[in-house]
Amino acid sequence: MSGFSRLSAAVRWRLAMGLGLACVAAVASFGLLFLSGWLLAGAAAAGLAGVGAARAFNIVLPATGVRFFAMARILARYLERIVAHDGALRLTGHLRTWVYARLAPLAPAGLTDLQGGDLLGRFVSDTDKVAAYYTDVALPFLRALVCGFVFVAVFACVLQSAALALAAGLLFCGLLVPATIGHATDKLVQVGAKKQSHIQAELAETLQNMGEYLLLDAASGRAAQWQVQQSELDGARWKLDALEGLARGLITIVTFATALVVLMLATQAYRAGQLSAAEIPMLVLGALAAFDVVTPLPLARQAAAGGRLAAKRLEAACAGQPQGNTMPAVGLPSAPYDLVLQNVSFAYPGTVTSVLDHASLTIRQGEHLGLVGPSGVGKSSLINLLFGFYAPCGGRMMFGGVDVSTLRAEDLAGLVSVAAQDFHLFAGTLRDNLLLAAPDATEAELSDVLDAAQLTQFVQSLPEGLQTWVGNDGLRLSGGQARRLAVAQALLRNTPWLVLDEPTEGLDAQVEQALMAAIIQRCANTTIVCMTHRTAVLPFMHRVVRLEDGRFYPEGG
Ligand SMILES: Nc1ncnc2c1ncn2[C@@H]1O[C@H](COP(=O)(O)OP(=O)(O)OP(=O)(O)O)[C@@H](O)[C@H]1O
Repeated sequence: MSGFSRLSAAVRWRLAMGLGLACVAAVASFGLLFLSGWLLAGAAAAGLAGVGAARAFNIVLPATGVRFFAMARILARYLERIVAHDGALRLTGHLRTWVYARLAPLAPAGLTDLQGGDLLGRFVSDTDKVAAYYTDVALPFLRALVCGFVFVAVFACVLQSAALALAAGLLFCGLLVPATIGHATDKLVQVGAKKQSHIQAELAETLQNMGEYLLLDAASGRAAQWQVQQSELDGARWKLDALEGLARGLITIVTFATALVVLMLATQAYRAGQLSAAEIPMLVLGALAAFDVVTPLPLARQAAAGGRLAAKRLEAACAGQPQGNTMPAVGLPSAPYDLVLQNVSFAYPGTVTSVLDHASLTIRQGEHLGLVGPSGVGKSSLINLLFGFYAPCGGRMMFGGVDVSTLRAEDLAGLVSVAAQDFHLFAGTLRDNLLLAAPDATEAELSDVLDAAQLTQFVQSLPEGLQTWVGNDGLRLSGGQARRLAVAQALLRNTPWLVLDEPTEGLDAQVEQALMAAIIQRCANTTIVCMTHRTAVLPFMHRVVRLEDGRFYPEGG
């Protein structure tokens, strides 16, 4: 994902410093054991051989070295955790912003293939995995490469044959072992990720619709399905763990085998007078310590497979093309804000039934138009087309003299307010939800629109009034109350156009009349398009149009 590497430039120095510190910590760890072997063996030999030998062995140098490496290891590890993880967290932040910026223009049409839970999973855990590629994959492999060279070079300064043995052992564990488990790891990670995203998507849907499952007495069946899916996921994870354990076990065997070979070579060199006795444990302990940098590599290989897969999934999610508004902007709409449809045809992607079939309609600014038609005929789809969420298959759609396909949703949002059927209450207070539409609205304006939406009495009946918490965790509004809140929100925006999708559904006749009268009084000069099945609403409109078989017909004509 090319954009990711550009993004990481902002945190690149942190990542580089993290790598530097990780290498320092690993070298210090190696140095600590390397010198400890020398110090312990030298001190022991000096103790056995008496005072003369004790004087001959310079204990100060290795002792100082041991202290230095011990301190350096602690400090470097501490700083590495801070710097590298800070860098990785910043990377996650950049990545999430990057992904969000690419996903947002695709909504809603470009994201219909993804279930909500799956999309959330991609946005949260896939971005995590991709950003963790640095700490979990790049850092361990690069540290092993850099430190492997350093360790072999240090060994070569003491005993070349031991350096060769160490190099062979490190290459086997650092290259051959991860490469050998690579293919199987990729496959198992793929299987696990597929199951995981399936479970995530289903879990989100189940939790959202828990009530329905209980009403249908399907909750226990659902739980049984979960158990099956979870055990399949556990099976895939177990296999991955077993593979990683096998690779680690192999590395441990090679580590001890290398240490044994180094011991034999060092003993030979001692006998040949090329090494002192104290240097034998130094090399053996050094060899054992050197393998610390390759031991995490099987796990890093697993993280690499997960990270690459996550990057692919993110790429796929972001790769969709926005369905509408793809042409370059040629100007903003200007008054009069008339909407003109000329021979517009439209079918939702992947469907064969035309919602609009060479349909033509003109709605003049200031007009109050009732749009009627059988359920599912395509009335609400007009909003999707107007806002460019979907592009017509043919024909032309102009708003305020500008082709709608050249407008962005945010350009239109300043001119058209929509009280939609599938209105969503965000978790927050009633006031928060209203202010979402007009953040600068005054108290007087809020109470004005609540009045028009026939909600004043309801809000006054709440102990906390507009401060009442609503949304998922708060007070649930009835269908009619929620719809009126949507109307209040739309009214608050004071735009030249107001689109009302079934505004009076679920209301009794008296409230319906009062609501429509208040809207008309307040929006006498506003263009109103009211999609409705309720005939009682139609007398409030200047004109009524019926949508049928993909075309618009004057009602009664
Ligand atoms: N996102 C979508 N993807 C595919 N098909 C869709 C989508 N949204 C709506 N449809 C289909 O398009 C047709 C028109 O739907 P629309 O919601 O516009 O009808 P409507 O006239 O507003 O219905 P109602 O009066 O019941 O609200 C329906 O057959 C519906 O199933």
